[in-house]
Amino acid sequence: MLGHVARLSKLPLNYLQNRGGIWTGRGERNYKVTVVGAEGGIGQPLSLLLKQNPLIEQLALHDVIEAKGVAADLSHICTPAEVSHFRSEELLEALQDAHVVVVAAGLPRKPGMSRDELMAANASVALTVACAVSIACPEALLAFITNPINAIVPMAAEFLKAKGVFDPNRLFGITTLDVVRSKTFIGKFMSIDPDLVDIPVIGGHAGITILPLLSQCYPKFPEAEVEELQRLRQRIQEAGTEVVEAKAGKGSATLSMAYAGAHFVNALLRGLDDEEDVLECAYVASNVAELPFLATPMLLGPNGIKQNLGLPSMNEEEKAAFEEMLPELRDSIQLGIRSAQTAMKDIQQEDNASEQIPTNKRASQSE
Ligand SMILES: NC(=O)c1ccc[n+]([C@@H]2O[C@H](COP(=O)([O-])OP(=O)(O)OC[C@H]3O[C@@H](n4cnc5c(N)ncnc54)[C@H](O)[C@@H]3O)[C@@H](O)[C@H]2O)c1
Ligand SMILES: O=C(O)C[C@H](O)C(=O)O
Repeated sequence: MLGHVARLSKLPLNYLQNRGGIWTGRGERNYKVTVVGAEGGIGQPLSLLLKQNPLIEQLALHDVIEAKGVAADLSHICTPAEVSHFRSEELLEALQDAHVVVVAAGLPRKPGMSRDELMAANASVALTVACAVSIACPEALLAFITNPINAIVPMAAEFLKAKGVFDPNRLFGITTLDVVRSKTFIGKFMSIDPDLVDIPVIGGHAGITILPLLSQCYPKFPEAEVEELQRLRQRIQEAGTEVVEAKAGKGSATLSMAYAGAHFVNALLRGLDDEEDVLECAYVASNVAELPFLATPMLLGPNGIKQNLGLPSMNEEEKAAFEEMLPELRDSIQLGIRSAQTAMKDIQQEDNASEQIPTNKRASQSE
Protein backbone atom coordinates (compact mmCIF):
# COMPACT_ATOMS: atom_id res chain seq x y z
CA MET A 1 0.00 0.00 0.00
CA LEU A 2 2.75 2.42 0.92
CA GLY A 3 4.26 1.85 -2.49
CA HIS A 4 1.23 3.59 -3.98
CA VAL A 5 1.57 6.49 -1.53
CA ALA A 6 5.19 6.85 -2.52
CA ARG A 7 4.30 6.87 -6.18
CA LEU A 8 1.47 9.36 -5.65
CA SER A 9 3.70 11.66 -3.66
CA LYS A 10 5.89 12.01 -6.73
CA LEU A 11 3.01 13.63 -8.65
CA PRO A 12 3.65 17.30 -9.47
CA LEU A 13 2.06 19.84 -7.12
CA ASN A 14 -0.34 21.17 -9.75
CA TYR A 15 -1.46 17.66 -10.69
CA LEU A 16 -4.93 18.02 -9.18
CA GLN A 17 -5.57 21.10 -11.27
CA ASN A 18 -4.85 19.05 -14.37
CA ARG A 19 -7.08 16.15 -13.45
CA GLY A 20 -9.41 14.93 -16.07
CA GLY A 21 -12.81 15.83 -14.54
CA ILE A 22 -15.08 16.79 -17.39
CA TRP A 23 -15.48 20.54 -17.00
CA THR A 24 -12.36 22.52 -16.31
CA GLY A 25 -12.82 25.37 -18.77
CA ARG A 26 -12.80 28.98 -17.61
CA GLY A 27 -16.08 29.66 -19.33
CA GLU A 28 -15.07 33.01 -20.80
CA ARG A 29 -16.37 32.40 -24.30
CA ASN A 30 -19.64 31.11 -25.63
CA TYR A 31 -19.57 28.48 -28.28
CA LYS A 32 -21.99 26.65 -30.52
CA VAL A 33 -21.64 22.87 -30.60
CA THR A 34 -23.63 20.72 -33.02
CA VAL A 35 -24.24 17.06 -32.22
CA VAL A 36 -25.03 14.99 -35.33
CA GLY A 37 -26.76 11.72 -34.42
CA ALA A 38 -28.17 13.37 -31.29
CA GLU A 39 -31.08 10.94 -30.97
CA GLY A 40 -28.84 7.87 -30.70
CA GLY A 41 -27.40 5.74 -27.94
CA ILE A 42 -24.35 8.01 -27.67
CA GLY A 43 -26.00 11.19 -28.96
CA GLN A 44 -28.51 11.50 -26.10
CA PRO A 45 -26.18 11.12 -23.08
CA LEU A 46 -23.51 13.14 -24.91
CA SER A 47 -26.01 15.96 -25.38
CA LEU A 48 -26.98 15.69 -21.70
CA LEU A 49 -23.35 16.13 -20.66
CA LEU A 50 -22.77 18.97 -23.13
CA LYS A 51 -25.88 20.77 -21.85
CA GLN A 52 -23.96 21.11 -18.58
CA ASN A 53 -20.85 22.60 -20.16
CA PRO A 54 -20.52 26.28 -19.21
CA LEU A 55 -18.49 26.99 -22.37
CA ILE A 56 -21.46 26.15 -24.58
CA GLU A 57 -24.00 28.83 -25.42
CA GLN A 58 -25.84 26.96 -28.17
CA LEU A 59 -26.29 23.21 -28.39
CA ALA A 60 -27.75 22.17 -31.74
CA LEU A 61 -29.12 18.64 -32.08
CA HIS A 62 -29.45 16.96 -35.46
CA ASP A 63 -30.56 13.47 -36.39
CA VAL A 64 -32.39 11.74 -39.21
CA ILE A 65 -34.91 10.80 -36.51
CA GLU A 66 -36.86 13.74 -35.09
CA ALA A 67 -34.91 15.06 -32.06
CA LYS A 68 -37.71 17.36 -30.90
CA GLY A 69 -38.50 15.37 -27.76
CA VAL A 70 -34.88 15.04 -26.67
CA ALA A 71 -34.39 18.77 -27.25
CA ALA A 72 -37.52 19.68 -25.24
CA ASP A 73 -36.39 17.38 -22.43
CA LEU A 74 -32.83 18.79 -22.30
CA SER A 75 -34.06 22.37 -22.55
CA HIS A 76 -35.65 22.07 -19.07
CA ILE A 77 -32.24 21.59 -17.42
CA CYS A 78 -31.25 24.77 -15.57
CA THR A 79 -27.99 25.51 -17.36
CA PRO A 80 -27.42 28.42 -19.77
CA ALA A 81 -26.86 26.43 -23.01
CA GLU A 82 -29.77 26.99 -25.42
CA VAL A 83 -30.90 23.75 -27.05
CA SER A 84 -32.21 23.67 -30.61
CA HIS A 85 -33.16 20.73 -32.79
CA PHE A 86 -33.06 20.19 -36.53
CA ARG A 87 -34.82 17.71 -38.76
CA SER A 88 -33.02 15.37 -41.14
CA GLU A 89 -33.12 17.80 -44.05
CA GLU A 90 -31.97 20.71 -41.88
CA LEU A 91 -28.34 19.62 -41.44
CA LEU A 92 -26.91 22.82 -42.91
CA GLU A 93 -29.00 24.94 -40.55
CA ALA A 94 -27.86 22.79 -37.62
CA LEU A 95 -24.25 23.38 -38.60
CA GLN A 96 -24.51 27.09 -39.33
CA ASP A 97 -21.99 29.03 -37.15
CA ALA A 98 -20.93 25.90 -35.24
CA HIS A 99 -17.52 26.07 -33.58
CA VAL A 100 -17.42 22.34 -32.92
CA VAL A 101 -19.27 19.56 -34.74
CA VAL A 102 -19.31 16.18 -33.05
CA VAL A 103 -20.58 13.26 -35.10
CA ALA A 104 -22.16 10.31 -33.29
CA ALA A 105 -24.30 9.28 -36.28
CA GLY A 106 -24.10 5.82 -37.79
CA LEU A 107 -24.57 2.15 -37.05
CA PRO A 108 -22.88 0.45 -34.10
CA ARG A 109 -21.33 -3.03 -34.25
CA LYS A 110 -23.09 -6.28 -33.48
CA PRO A 111 -21.24 -9.27 -31.96
CA GLY A 112 -18.86 -10.87 -34.46
CA MET A 113 -18.43 -7.74 -36.59
CA SER A 114 -15.21 -5.81 -37.09
CA ARG A 115 -15.34 -2.01 -37.02
CA ASP A 116 -14.24 -1.86 -40.67
CA GLU A 117 -17.39 -3.80 -41.59
CA LEU A 118 -19.37 -0.72 -40.53
CA MET A 119 -17.84 1.22 -43.40
CA ALA A 120 -20.51 0.01 -45.83
CA ALA A 121 -23.23 1.62 -43.71
CA ASN A 122 -21.39 4.55 -42.16
CA ALA A 123 -19.27 5.95 -45.00
CA SER A 124 -22.20 7.77 -46.57
CA VAL A 125 -23.31 9.16 -43.19
CA ALA A 126 -19.85 10.58 -42.53
CA LEU A 127 -19.50 11.92 -46.09
CA THR A 128 -22.85 13.66 -45.78
CA VAL A 129 -21.69 15.42 -42.64
CA ALA A 130 -18.27 16.29 -44.09
CA CYS A 131 -19.94 17.72 -47.14
CA ALA A 132 -22.40 19.79 -45.11
CA VAL A 133 -19.58 21.05 -42.88
CA SER A 134 -17.60 22.11 -45.98
CA ILE A 135 -20.58 24.28 -46.93
CA ALA A 136 -21.99 25.51 -43.63
CA CYS A 137 -19.02 25.80 -41.28
CA PRO A 138 -15.71 24.91 -42.96
CA GLU A 139 -13.76 26.44 -40.08
CA ALA A 140 -15.45 24.38 -37.39
CA LEU A 141 -13.55 21.69 -35.53
CA LEU A 142 -14.99 18.41 -36.83
CA ALA A 143 -14.74 15.43 -34.49
CA PHE A 144 -15.93 11.96 -35.50
CA ILE A 145 -17.11 9.28 -33.10
CA THR A 146 -18.60 7.24 -35.98
CA ASN A 147 -16.82 3.94 -36.65
CA PRO A 148 -14.63 2.76 -38.22
CA ILE A 149 -12.65 5.78 -37.01
CA ASN A 150 -9.46 4.46 -38.68
CA ALA A 151 -11.09 4.76 -42.13
CA ILE A 152 -13.75 7.45 -41.57
CA VAL A 153 -11.25 10.21 -40.73
CA PRO A 154 -9.01 9.63 -43.80
CA MET A 155 -12.17 9.45 -45.93
CA ALA A 156 -13.45 12.77 -44.57
CA ALA A 157 -10.00 14.34 -45.06
CA GLU A 158 -9.86 13.20 -48.68
CA PHE A 159 -13.32 14.56 -49.30
CA LEU A 160 -12.61 17.91 -47.63
CA LYS A 161 -9.37 18.15 -49.64
CA ALA A 162 -11.36 17.74 -52.85
CA LYS A 163 -13.68 20.50 -51.64
CA GLY A 164 -10.65 22.73 -51.01
CA VAL A 165 -11.43 23.20 -47.31
CA PHE A 166 -9.27 20.59 -45.60
CA ASP A 167 -7.37 21.86 -42.57
CA PRO A 168 -5.49 18.99 -40.87
CA ASN A 169 -5.62 20.85 -37.55
CA ARG A 170 -9.42 20.83 -37.49
CA LEU A 171 -10.32 17.20 -38.17
CA PHE A 172 -10.33 14.59 -35.37
CA GLY A 173 -11.19 10.96 -34.77
CA ILE A 174 -12.17 10.70 -31.12
CA THR A 175 -10.05 8.03 -29.40
CA THR A 176 -10.62 9.37 -25.88
CA LEU A 177 -12.54 6.25 -24.88
CA ASP A 178 -9.30 4.26 -25.23
CA VAL A 179 -7.63 6.67 -22.80
CA VAL A 180 -10.62 6.57 -20.44
CA ARG A 181 -10.56 2.76 -20.42
CA SER A 182 -6.79 2.68 -19.94
CA LYS A 183 -7.08 5.00 -16.95
CA THR A 184 -9.89 2.88 -15.50
CA PHE A 185 -8.24 -0.53 -15.90
CA ILE A 186 -4.81 0.73 -14.79
CA GLY A 187 -6.34 2.55 -11.82
CA LYS A 188 -7.94 -0.72 -10.76
CA PHE A 189 -4.69 -2.61 -11.33
CA MET A 190 -2.76 -0.10 -9.18
CA SER A 191 -5.63 0.33 -6.67
CA ILE A 192 -5.65 4.10 -7.14
CA ASP A 193 -8.17 6.70 -8.30
CA PRO A 194 -8.29 6.07 -12.08
CA ASP A 195 -8.38 9.79 -12.75
CA LEU A 196 -4.84 10.08 -11.35
CA VAL A 197 -3.57 7.84 -14.14
CA ASP A 198 -1.98 9.56 -17.10
CA ILE A 199 -1.20 7.47 -20.18
CA PRO A 200 -0.73 8.13 -23.89
CA VAL A 201 -2.69 5.86 -26.23
CA ILE A 202 -1.44 5.99 -29.81
CA GLY A 203 -2.17 4.34 -33.17
CA GLY A 204 -5.82 4.11 -34.12
CA HIS A 205 -9.14 2.89 -32.74
CA ALA A 206 -9.55 -0.83 -33.47
CA GLY A 207 -7.98 -3.92 -31.88
CA ILE A 208 -4.18 -3.97 -32.08
CA THR A 209 -4.10 -0.47 -33.59
CA ILE A 210 -5.06 0.79 -30.09
CA LEU A 211 -1.67 1.02 -28.41
CA PRO A 212 -1.63 2.18 -24.78
CA LEU A 213 1.99 2.95 -23.89
CA LEU A 214 2.14 1.31 -20.49
CA SER A 215 5.85 2.14 -20.24
CA GLN A 216 4.92 5.85 -20.29
CA CYS A 217 2.18 5.54 -17.68
CA TYR A 218 2.16 7.91 -14.72
CA PRO A 219 2.30 6.77 -11.94
CA LYS A 220 4.86 4.21 -13.10
CA PHE A 221 3.86 0.57 -12.97
CA PRO A 222 5.02 -1.45 -10.00
CA GLU A 223 7.30 -4.32 -10.99
CA ALA A 224 4.66 -6.21 -12.93
CA GLU A 225 5.15 -9.40 -14.81
CA VAL A 226 5.44 -8.78 -18.55
CA GLU A 227 2.51 -11.14 -19.09
CA GLU A 228 0.35 -9.13 -16.71
CA LEU A 229 1.05 -5.95 -18.67
CA GLN A 230 0.28 -7.72 -21.93
CA ARG A 231 -3.03 -8.90 -20.50
CA LEU A 232 -3.83 -5.35 -19.45
CA ARG A 233 -2.99 -4.04 -22.93
CA GLN A 234 -5.12 -6.71 -24.59
CA ARG A 235 -8.08 -5.85 -22.36
CA ILE A 236 -7.79 -2.17 -23.39
CA GLN A 237 -7.56 -3.17 -27.07
CA GLU A 238 -10.59 -5.46 -26.85
CA ALA A 239 -12.68 -3.35 -24.45
CA GLY A 240 -15.07 -2.24 -27.21
CA THR A 241 -15.75 -5.86 -28.10
CA GLU A 242 -16.25 -6.64 -24.38
CA VAL A 243 -19.15 -4.13 -24.37
CA VAL A 244 -20.52 -5.26 -27.75
CA GLU A 245 -20.68 -8.84 -26.47
CA ALA A 246 -22.18 -7.83 -23.11
CA LYS A 247 -24.91 -5.89 -24.94
CA ALA A 248 -25.53 -9.01 -27.04
CA GLY A 249 -26.79 -7.39 -30.24
CA LYS A 250 -28.16 -4.20 -28.65
CA GLY A 251 -25.27 -2.01 -29.78
CA SER A 252 -21.89 -0.96 -28.48
CA ALA A 253 -20.52 1.39 -25.83
CA THR A 254 -22.77 4.44 -25.46
CA LEU A 255 -22.51 5.83 -21.92
CA SER A 256 -18.72 5.57 -21.55
CA MET A 257 -18.41 6.97 -25.08
CA ALA A 258 -20.68 9.87 -24.19
CA TYR A 259 -18.42 10.59 -21.19
CA ALA A 260 -15.32 10.36 -23.40
CA GLY A 261 -16.90 12.45 -26.17
CA ALA A 262 -17.99 15.15 -23.73
CA HIS A 263 -14.48 15.24 -22.28
CA PHE A 264 -12.95 15.61 -25.74
CA VAL A 265 -15.40 18.29 -26.87
CA ASN A 266 -14.64 20.20 -23.67
CA ALA A 267 -10.92 19.94 -24.48
CA LEU A 268 -11.56 21.33 -27.98
CA LEU A 269 -13.52 24.23 -26.44
CA ARG A 270 -10.81 24.90 -23.86
CA GLY A 271 -8.35 25.01 -26.75
CA LEU A 272 -10.57 27.44 -28.66
CA ASP A 273 -10.69 29.47 -25.46
CA ASP A 274 -6.87 29.63 -25.60
CA GLU A 275 -6.44 27.79 -22.32
CA GLU A 276 -2.87 26.60 -21.88
CA ASP A 277 -1.67 23.01 -21.92
CA VAL A 278 -4.83 21.34 -23.20
CA LEU A 279 -3.36 17.93 -23.95
CA GLU A 280 -5.32 15.08 -25.54
CA CYS A 281 -4.72 12.02 -27.70
CA ALA A 282 -6.73 11.85 -30.94
CA TYR A 283 -6.56 10.25 -34.38
CA VAL A 284 -5.56 12.95 -36.85
CA ALA A 285 -3.77 13.67 -40.13
CA SER A 286 -0.15 13.43 -39.20
CA ASN A 287 3.43 13.36 -40.43
CA VAL A 288 5.05 12.11 -37.25
CA ALA A 289 5.43 8.55 -38.59
CA GLU A 290 5.18 6.76 -41.93
CA LEU A 291 1.36 6.68 -41.99
CA PRO A 292 -0.63 9.80 -42.90
CA PHE A 293 -3.09 9.35 -40.00
CA LEU A 294 -2.20 8.40 -36.47
CA ALA A 295 -3.40 8.92 -32.91
CA THR A 296 -0.77 10.68 -30.80
CA PRO A 297 -0.80 13.17 -27.93
CA MET A 298 -1.28 16.78 -29.01
CA LEU A 299 -1.83 20.25 -27.62
CA LEU A 300 -5.10 21.92 -28.59
CA GLY A 301 -5.50 25.63 -29.21
CA PRO A 302 -7.62 28.32 -30.84
CA ASN A 303 -7.22 26.70 -34.29
CA GLY A 304 -7.62 23.08 -33.31
CA ILE A 305 -4.30 21.24 -33.08
CA LYS A 306 -1.69 23.65 -31.72
CA GLN A 307 1.13 21.12 -31.70
CA ASN A 308 1.24 17.43 -32.48
CA LEU A 309 3.56 16.05 -29.81
CA GLY A 310 4.48 13.09 -32.00
CA LEU A 311 5.39 9.59 -30.95
CA PRO A 312 6.11 9.27 -27.24
CA SER A 313 9.07 7.14 -26.11
CA MET A 314 8.40 3.41 -26.34
CA ASN A 315 10.17 0.39 -24.92
CA GLU A 316 11.37 -2.33 -27.29
CA GLU A 317 8.22 -4.39 -26.86
CA GLU A 318 5.97 -1.39 -27.61
CA LYS A 319 8.09 -0.48 -30.65
CA ALA A 320 7.47 -4.02 -31.96
CA ALA A 321 3.72 -3.75 -31.23
CA PHE A 322 3.67 -0.39 -33.05
CA GLU A 323 5.36 -1.89 -36.12
CA GLU A 324 3.00 -4.87 -35.99
CA MET A 325 -0.16 -2.76 -36.17
CA LEU A 326 0.97 -0.49 -39.02
CA PRO A 327 -0.23 -2.77 -41.88
CA GLU A 328 -3.76 -3.00 -40.40
CA LEU A 329 -3.92 0.74 -39.89
CA ARG A 330 -2.54 1.35 -43.39
CA ASP A 331 -5.29 -0.89 -44.88
CA SER A 332 -8.01 1.04 -43.03
CA ILE A 333 -6.56 4.38 -44.15
CA GLN A 334 -6.52 3.15 -47.74
CA LEU A 335 -10.10 1.90 -47.37
CA GLY A 336 -11.10 5.41 -46.27
CA ILE A 337 -9.27 7.17 -49.08
CA ARG A 338 -10.66 4.75 -51.69
CA SER A 339 -14.19 5.22 -50.34
CA ALA A 340 -13.92 8.99 -50.69
CA GLN A 341 -12.56 8.69 -54.22
CA THR A 342 -15.30 6.26 -55.25
CA ALA A 343 -17.98 8.48 -53.72
CA MET A 344 -16.63 11.54 -55.51
CA LYS A 345 -16.52 9.64 -58.81
CA ASP A 346 -20.12 8.50 -58.31
CA ILE A 347 -21.23 12.04 -57.53
CA GLN A 348 -19.42 13.31 -60.62
CA GLN A 349 -21.04 10.65 -62.80
CA GLU A 350 -24.48 11.53 -61.47
CA ASP A 351 -23.81 15.20 -62.15
CA ASN A 352 -22.66 14.39 -65.71
CA ALA A 353 -25.70 12.18 -66.30
CA SER A 354 -28.09 14.85 -65.11
CA GLU A 355 -26.37 17.41 -67.34
CA GLN A 356 -26.99 15.16 -70.35
CA ILE A 357 -30.75 15.04 -69.70
CA PRO A 358 -32.47 17.64 -71.90
CA THR A 359 -33.52 20.69 -69.86
CA ASN A 360 -37.28 20.09 -70.28
CA LYS A 361 -36.95 16.48 -68.96
CA ARG A 362 -34.77 17.63 -66.03
CA ALA A 363 -37.46 20.11 -65.07
CA SER A 364 -40.19 17.45 -65.22
CA GLN A 365 -37.99 15.00 -63.23
CA SER A 366 -37.52 17.47 -60.41
CA GLU A 367 -41.22 18.24 -60.19
N1 LIG B 1 -15.05 6.36 -31.41
C1 LIG B 1 -15.42 5.53 -30.46
O1 LIG B 1 -14.67 5.27 -29.52
C2 LIG B 1 -16.80 4.93 -30.48
C3 LIG B 1 -17.31 4.37 -29.31
C4 LIG B 1 -18.62 3.84 -29.35
C5 LIG B 1 -19.36 3.87 -30.53
N2 LIG B 1 -18.80 4.43 -31.64
C6 LIG B 1 -19.57 4.53 -32.89
O2 LIG B 1 -20.52 5.58 -32.77
C7 LIG B 1 -21.59 5.37 -33.72
C8 LIG B 1 -22.94 5.59 -33.06
O3 LIG B 1 -23.17 4.62 -32.09
P1 LIG B 1 -24.56 4.58 -31.26
O4 LIG B 1 -24.45 3.46 -30.32
O5 LIG B 1 -24.90 5.93 -30.76
O6 LIG B 1 -25.58 4.19 -32.44
P2 LIG B 1 -27.18 4.44 -32.49
O7 LIG B 1 -27.69 3.60 -33.58
O8 LIG B 1 -27.75 4.28 -31.13
O9 LIG B 1 -27.30 5.98 -32.85
C9 LIG B 1 -26.91 6.47 -34.09
C10 LIG B 1 -27.79 7.66 -34.41
O10 LIG B 1 -27.33 8.20 -35.66
C11 LIG B 1 -28.49 8.61 -36.36
N3 LIG B 1 -28.15 8.75 -37.78
C12 LIG B 1 -27.96 7.78 -38.70
N4 LIG B 1 -27.65 8.33 -39.89
C13 LIG B 1 -27.64 9.67 -39.71
C14 LIG B 1 -27.39 10.77 -40.56
N5 LIG B 1 -27.10 10.61 -41.85
N6 LIG B 1 -27.48 12.01 -40.04
C15 LIG B 1 -27.83 12.20 -38.75
N7 LIG B 1 -28.06 11.19 -37.89
C16 LIG B 1 -27.97 9.94 -38.37
C17 LIG B 1 -29.52 7.53 -36.08
O11 LIG B 1 -30.83 7.98 -36.37
C18 LIG B 1 -29.28 7.30 -34.61
O12 LIG B 1 -30.08 8.14 -33.81
C19 LIG B 1 -21.37 3.94 -34.24
O13 LIG B 1 -20.77 4.00 -35.52
C20 LIG B 1 -20.41 3.33 -33.23
O14 LIG B 1 -19.63 2.30 -33.80
C21 LIG B 1 -17.55 4.95 -31.64
O1 LIG C 1 -16.45 -1.41 -30.16
C1 LIG C 1 -17.19 -0.71 -30.84
O2 LIG C 1 -17.68 -1.10 -31.90
C2 LIG C 1 -17.56 0.66 -30.37
C3 LIG C 1 -16.38 1.49 -30.00
O3 LIG C 1 -15.44 1.59 -31.03
C4 LIG C 1 -15.72 1.05 -28.73
O4 LIG C 1 -14.50 0.98 -28.66
O5 LIG C 1 -16.46 0.82 -27.75
